[in-house]
Amino acid sequence: MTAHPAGMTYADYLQLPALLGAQQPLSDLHDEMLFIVIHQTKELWLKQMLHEVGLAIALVEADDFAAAYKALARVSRIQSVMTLSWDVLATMTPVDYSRFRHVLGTSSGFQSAQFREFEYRLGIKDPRFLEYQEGGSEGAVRLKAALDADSLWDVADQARQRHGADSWLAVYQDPERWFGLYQLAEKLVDLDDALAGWRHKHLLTVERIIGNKMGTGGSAGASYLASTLEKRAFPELWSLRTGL
Ligand code: HEM
Ligand SMILES: N[C@@H](CC(=O)c1ccccc1NC=O)C(=O)O
Repeated sequence: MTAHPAGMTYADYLQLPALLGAQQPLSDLHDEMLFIVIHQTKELWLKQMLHEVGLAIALVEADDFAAAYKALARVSRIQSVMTLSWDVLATMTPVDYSRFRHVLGTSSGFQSAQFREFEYRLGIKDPRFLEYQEGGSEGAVRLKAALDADSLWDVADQARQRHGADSWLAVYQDPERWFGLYQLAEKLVDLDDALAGWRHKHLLTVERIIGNKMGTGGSAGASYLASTLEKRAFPELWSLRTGL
C-alpha cells in the first residue's frame, strides 16, 4: 500500500512487511536463517549492481566517462561487501549445513539469473547458462536480452575506436594521451579483479563447508568452482600487460 508522503512511515517506504516476511526456513534448524539472509542480501546487491552497470553502459555510449567511473566505482565497493560476507557464512560449520542441506533439493547458485545477467552485462557470455532458467520466467527473459545487448566491454571498445585509439595496448602505452579511456579501462579491471576475488572466496568457503562433495546443482562442486577462476570479462585488458 502506498501511503501519502505526510503519513509515510519507515515500514511503508521500505516495504518491510514484504521484505521481512520473505525469510521462510524449511527446517527448524538455526543456521538455515543465515543461509537465506546471505542469499537474499546477495540478490539485492546484484540488483543494485545491475542498475549501476546499466547506467554505466549508457554513459560510456554517451561519452560521459566521468559519470560512468562513478557508477563503476560503486559497483566495486558493493563487490567488496559481497566478498566480505563469505566470512559471515563461514561461521556455519559443515555439520550445521549438512543438517538442512537436503531441503535445498536441486536448487543452486547455477539458477541465479541475476548473477548470470551480471556476467552477461560485463561481457562474459556463455549461452549454456540460459538453460538453467525456467522458460518464459522474468529471469529467462532478462537473461536473453542481456545476451543479445551490447555489454560493458562492447561499449568500452566502441568508445576506444570512436576516439581513434589503435588498440588498448596503445592506450596503456600512453595513458596521459588517452586519459579518459585509460581510466575507464582501469575501472573495468577493478571489476574483473573483484569478481575473481569473490569467486575465490566462494571456492574457499565451499571447500570449508562441503569439502569435495558434489553440488546440489549437479556439478562436481569445488573442482567446478576452481575452473571458473580463470574467467575474465575483459581478458584483453589483462593480457596486454605482458607487452608493456
Ligand atoms: C554453504 C554455502 C554454499 C555452498 C556449499 C555452495 C556451493 C556451490 C556449488 C557446489 C556450486 C556449483 C553448482 C552446483 O553444482 O551446485 C555453486 C555455484 C554457485 N554459487 Fe554457491 N555455494 C554456497 C553459497 C553461495 C552463496 C552465499 C552465493 C552468493 C552469494 C553463491 C552463489 C553461487 C553462484 C552465483 C554459483 C554459480 C557460479 C558459476 O557458475 O560461476 N553460493 N555454489
Ligand atoms: N550449491 C550448494 C547449495 C547452494 O549453495 C544454494 C542452494 C539454494 C540456493 C542458493 C544456493 N547457493 C549457491 O550455490 C550446495 O551444493 O550445497
